[in-house]
Amino acid sequence: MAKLQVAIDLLTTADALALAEKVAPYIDIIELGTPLIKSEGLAVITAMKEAFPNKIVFADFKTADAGALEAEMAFKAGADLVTVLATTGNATIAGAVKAAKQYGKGVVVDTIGETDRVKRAQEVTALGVEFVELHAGLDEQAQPGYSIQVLIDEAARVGVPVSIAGGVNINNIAAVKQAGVKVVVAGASIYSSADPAAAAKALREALDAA
Ligand SMILES: O=C(CO)[C@H](O)[C@H](O)COP(=O)(O)O
Repeated sequence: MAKLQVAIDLLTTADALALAEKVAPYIDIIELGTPLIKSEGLAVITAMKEAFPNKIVFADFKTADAGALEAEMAFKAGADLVTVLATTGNATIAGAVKAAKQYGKGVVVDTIGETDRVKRAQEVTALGVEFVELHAGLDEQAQPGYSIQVLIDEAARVGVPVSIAGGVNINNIAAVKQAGVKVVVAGASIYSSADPAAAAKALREALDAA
């Protein structure tokens, strides 16, 4: 069964907690977005884990160096998963994985900016990461002609555990799941909705039905 991850790209702890409260019944993983963590610091991770101890808390650090140190910071604050960039060196990813093993937590590699997401996903999986995020970031999504189909096609052939992030919504979530992903990530389609709880519920139902 694929997991549903809400990406919270809001800027305050209060707003993030309020959103999480609305959508918690429908989601498995709560992602604290990079701008949120930069805005609020590690305290937002601790606050979210304390409020939702039974959810998987995902700290989107997008670490590029000092993998062990940054992963340890996230895990000590309460994160269950932390992201490291695929574009960084294997030593950084391996350092984060070492820290994850010490804390009984996990590392997710984010392929944002990576030219060959499939090849790199296969390489980093061998380093012991939890899964790899096939990701088109917000700026890439804003480019003319962007389609999530490119990520769906990659997921279908990658052969290692992946998530997809990059504009998941109610119209494409079934195709995303059918590509065989482990986790489906939805940000704007939930937090920008007039009714985030209804949006999350609809995504959950579509995911479970697909
Ligand atoms: O990590 C991110 C941006 O760097 C986003 O959280 C991720 O892209 C998911 O959000 P959306 O569904 O709005 O694309």
